[in-house]
Amino acid sequence: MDDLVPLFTRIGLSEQKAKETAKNKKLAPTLAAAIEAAGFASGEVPETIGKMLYRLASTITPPALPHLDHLAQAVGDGRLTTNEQVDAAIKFSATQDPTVDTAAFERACGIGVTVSDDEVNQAVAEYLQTHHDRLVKDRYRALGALLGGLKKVEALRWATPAKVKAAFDDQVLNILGPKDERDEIVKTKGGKGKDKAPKAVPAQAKADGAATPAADGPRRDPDAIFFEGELSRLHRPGGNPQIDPALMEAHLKATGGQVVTRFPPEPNGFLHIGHAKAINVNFGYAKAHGGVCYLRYDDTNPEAEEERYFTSILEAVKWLGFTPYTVTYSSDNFQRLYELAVELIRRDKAYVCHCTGEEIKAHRGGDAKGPRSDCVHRARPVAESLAEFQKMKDGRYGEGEAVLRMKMNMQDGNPQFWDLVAYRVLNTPHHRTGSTWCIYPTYDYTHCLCDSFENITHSLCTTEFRQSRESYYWLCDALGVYKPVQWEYGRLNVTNTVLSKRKLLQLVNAGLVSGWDDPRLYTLPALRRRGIPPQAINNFVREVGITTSNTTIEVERLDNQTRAYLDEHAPRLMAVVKPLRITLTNLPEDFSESLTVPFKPRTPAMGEHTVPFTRELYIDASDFRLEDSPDYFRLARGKSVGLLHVPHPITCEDVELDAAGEPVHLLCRYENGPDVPKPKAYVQWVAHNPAHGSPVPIQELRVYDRLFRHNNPLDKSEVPEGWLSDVDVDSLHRLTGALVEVGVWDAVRRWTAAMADPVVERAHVENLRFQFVRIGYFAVDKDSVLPPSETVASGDSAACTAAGQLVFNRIVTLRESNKKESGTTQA
Ligand SMILES: Nc1ncnc2c1ncn2[C@@H]1O[C@H](COP(=O)(O)OP(=O)(O)OP(=O)(O)O)[C@@H](O)[C@H]1O
Ligand SMILES: NC(=O)CC[C@H](N)C(=O)O
Repeated sequence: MDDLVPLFTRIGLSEQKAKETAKNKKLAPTLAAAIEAAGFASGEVPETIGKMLYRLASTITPPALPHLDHLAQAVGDGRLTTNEQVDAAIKFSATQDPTVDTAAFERACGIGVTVSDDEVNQAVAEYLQTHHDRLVKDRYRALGALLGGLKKVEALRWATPAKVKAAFDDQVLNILGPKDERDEIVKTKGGKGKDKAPKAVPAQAKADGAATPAADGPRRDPDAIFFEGELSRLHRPGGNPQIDPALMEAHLKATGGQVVTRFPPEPNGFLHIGHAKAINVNFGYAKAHGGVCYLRYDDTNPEAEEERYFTSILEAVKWLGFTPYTVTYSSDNFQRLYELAVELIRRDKAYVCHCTGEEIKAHRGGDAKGPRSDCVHRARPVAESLAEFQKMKDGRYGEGEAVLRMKMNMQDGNPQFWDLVAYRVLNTPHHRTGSTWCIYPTYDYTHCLCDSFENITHSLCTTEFRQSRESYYWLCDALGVYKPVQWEYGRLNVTNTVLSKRKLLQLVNAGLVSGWDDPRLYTLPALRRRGIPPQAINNFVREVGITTSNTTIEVERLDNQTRAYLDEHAPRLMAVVKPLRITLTNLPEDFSESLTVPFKPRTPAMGEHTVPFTRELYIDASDFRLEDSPDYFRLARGKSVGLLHVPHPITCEDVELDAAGEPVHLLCRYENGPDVPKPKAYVQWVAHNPAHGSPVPIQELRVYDRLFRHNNPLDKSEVPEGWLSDVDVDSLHRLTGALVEVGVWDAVRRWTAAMADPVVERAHVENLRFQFVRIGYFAVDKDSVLPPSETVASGDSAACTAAGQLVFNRIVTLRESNKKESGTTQA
């Protein structure tokens, strides 16, 4: 039968499958006969015909065999085109005499029946309506069974299966939205995927999808997270169903098929580390897909908005390294939103309601309050609502006397989907529109419409908006405008802090922190001021991953990302926190040697600087002990230690004490003779010789512990006295008297030279970050005074020291320390 293989490959079977089929004693002759009867003994066979002939030959039953030729002809001339039709034809023929009643045959197989797209959509909609409860309850897990059931729908019997499937998928997406964590497949012990609700992710648990930390293992593509998990299953532009296909056409024309997202903060406070996630999600998803992201100020609440928040938000977004496609304001759309509200009333989908807030709540029903109930205003005539809305706009109602409500739903149990308020009266001037309006649109009314105006493809927000999906989609459809898809991800929190604006304000007002940018806080301005590099924040957010679980991540993970970044990028300098003077007695008074030291070992690109080595110098007091012990390898009377970058060690010969018995001056010998053993330890130091570059005094070294003592200050079981009681009032240590090597000015010079406008860029001193060797990572605080640009550029270190005043923030310790230990151990 091998000679049949070429015939079988011609109908589209693979070589392998054709060989297997040729060996099948029953199937091979039937298929060969069918191909011949269909008129394809030679020549090309169209793909669908090939498939149907195979279906026919492989499923035909003995009673229908006498009709094989006739059936094959019906396939060959394109009358039988689907599996459903071939199956029906076989079934019908099995009951017939050799002579066939053609009309009856065609009726039985749906030949000549066409089902339009509208009919398909309609039938699928009716089917899903009947199974709505099951679909909503079991969500994507129900799809297999529902799709199976769809086959039995008579109206769809002769429809093209691909069209039915497409309509089904679209409508399901419309009802359920994209998959989320409720649809996750949880692996069971046996390793087999099983559908079940996901377990809550415990606080501090490593979130799913966490990337390899930057510090260990090969680095992953930081954008990989946008193509994994649920994000990988989000629709492509054009794939989100609309009530009218023309809306999608217009949308695609406007966007060119690009992904469009938006980051929509309310300008009522400073952004925090959680927003860094939102920024990464929105800007990052768009960028990874070659799309664009808007920064949209969601400014519909004039009471809470202030200019400084607008400015700070844009700065923070840019600081994190993202560029908004355009900066927009919800308020840009106030007129358009108003006109659409009038249209909504005209469509009898909104009404003016005069109930009090209490009454509205009572009508909402729920739990103990009983079922929802309509208020008297719901049924008022359209004309009356139009007139009343006009009165609202004209300022003829006071606050609370009238609201516009959307006729959404008074049956459902979804607390975010009922007759939501669209407009309220507010006699507050708006930051941008002044007193033009005395009615303002609500979030529920504004957000989806602004998304629609901006042609957003993916409206990405946090999970507390999950239940708002229905109202979001309802409003777009009710007004017949383009409808984006909303998808939610989990909020990000970190341990040992609070993020809510209200709580931060309490801390500021109580004087427990110096302001919104106090470096102990986790607002973006605070993190920036502290010197945390934006790259470390982005790496942290991406390492944690983007899932739908709300996560509280150990703040140590941010510290680790900060260290990993600074280890690579921060120039290294020597500094001493508590200077202890040393005289190298065997060197001449005016001894000075210039040592050339790289800013980072084995990294020539970071440059080098000059370190003067002189007879007088300082080490850190913590590197000397009056009482020696065999396991102590730094300096003590009679002991030697190495000075970093200096060729030979020093040995302590004598110690001068102050009145309190504390060492104030060490007399040491520079061991530059032959055969001196290598020291067991090296310490940092700074030279002290006015003629050759004095060390630079640090006005203040600010060392921070965690502001909150407990991981979860808001958790009453951890902090029964309440979160405010958890504040460590002793978490800021201001150290004075520290010294840094004069090379700090070389670093400042390199930094300012790299700035487009050094004077302006002084504002960004937090970018001046250093590793103080053996102490920690430090950034210049904005309270510093930098010398004038010309002085810095002149290279005159003494003049710089005279003109500047340096204040440093400790960004992070060098290593992860035991949490219980005081964070000051390394500085
Ligand atoms: N902790 C968080 N983690 C992730 N995303 C967040 C977090 N907080 C806010 N967002 C998201 O950032 C976007 C803009 O936030 P907006 O300032 O309007 O939120 P918010 O909920 O008022 O924030 P908060 O009250 O915490 O300051 C929204 O999409 C919001 O969902
Ligand atoms: N959908 C959203 O992203 C919500 C943004 C809105 N500004 C809020 O947090 O209230």
